[in-house]
Amino acid sequence: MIKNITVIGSGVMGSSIAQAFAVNGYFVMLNDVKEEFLSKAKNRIVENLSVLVEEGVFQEEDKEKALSKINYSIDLQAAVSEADFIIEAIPEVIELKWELFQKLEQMMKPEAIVASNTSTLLISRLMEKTNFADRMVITHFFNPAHLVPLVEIVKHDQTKKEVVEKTIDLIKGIGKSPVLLKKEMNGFIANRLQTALMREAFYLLKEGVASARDIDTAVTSGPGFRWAFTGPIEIADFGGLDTWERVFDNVAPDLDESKGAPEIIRELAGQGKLGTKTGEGIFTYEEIAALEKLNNRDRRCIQLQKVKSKKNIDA
Ligand SMILES: NC(=O)c1ccc[n+]([C@@H]2O[C@H](COP(=O)([O-])OP(=O)(O)OC[C@H]3O[C@@H](n4cnc5c(N)ncnc54)[C@H](O)[C@@H]3O)[C@@H](O)[C@H]2O)c1
Repeated sequence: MIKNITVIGSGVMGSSIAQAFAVNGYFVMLNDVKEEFLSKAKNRIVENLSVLVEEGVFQEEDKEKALSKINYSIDLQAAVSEADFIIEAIPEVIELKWELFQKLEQMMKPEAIVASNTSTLLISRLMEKTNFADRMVITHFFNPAHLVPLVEIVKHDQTKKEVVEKTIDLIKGIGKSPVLLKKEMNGFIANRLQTALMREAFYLLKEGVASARDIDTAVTSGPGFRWAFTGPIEIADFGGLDTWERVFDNVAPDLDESKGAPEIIRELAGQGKLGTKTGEGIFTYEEIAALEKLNNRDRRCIQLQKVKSKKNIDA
């Protein structure tokens, strides 16, 4: 039975994943390499929970209860020794992940399940330097992980069936929507779809077809408005397959086919303009406005979640 969760890496994803488990009653150990990163994570979790209280999802006492479930440690051995399920959310650098897995192999309980939150690395590659592929999975949460329901699950050829089943049950148990990939695929499902759309969005921006704001509105007020309830495959059925046959034949030959990051992203990233975290990216953000924007994004996700669960539309 899975009771103790350890999350390694307390950044954007790790802190949010830790919170998602804690609000569902799990004991969580959050680990990072420096105390200051852990206190930053704690502040982020308090802020996230406060928004949930403001939105009426939780009472103040639920917030305190969730906070009391999370322990913080920079001692990896202490953080993983009792863990039933370990999720790593350290940076997307294969050498760092390999080094961590080699340490875990020596430190964790023999029956502990290990999950990676990698967004782009193949599980076969992750397991090249260690011998616990039989109890390894990828659980790819989406940002903000405490709010977005999707968790993509990828198994290794050697992952035991019961490990996959336990992982799916665990993820469902914290109110998430797991999707199991039938085979390894770079970018999994959701990031492939998202990247395909973003490639085209940045192409339209480069071509001067519309402003950045208008391109975003064309998504949030158009297809994105219904995507929370109807996926692209069913949308083809709804629109009529004869219509979509023509749309594909007419539009697909003109779509962007570039194989790397859009120039503007590379250029701005090279200048240290990374978006909300530095105050400037494609758009500019005042410090307060960036925090407020993040909280607003969370509030809207909470409201959408309320609509989705009330109507049981996905059932
Ligand atoms: N940010 C996203 O939107 C997103 C979404 C889905 C998946 N992911 C994936 O999740 C993982 C984490 O991404 P993030 O955005 O949270 O990164 P982040 O940079 O915000 O956080 C990473 C944290 O890991 C810590 N860390 C580094 N090495 C460590 C070690 N050896 N032991 C313990 N802690 C260590 C860092 O100090 C940092 O606090 C990556 O694999 C990323 O690809 C990110």
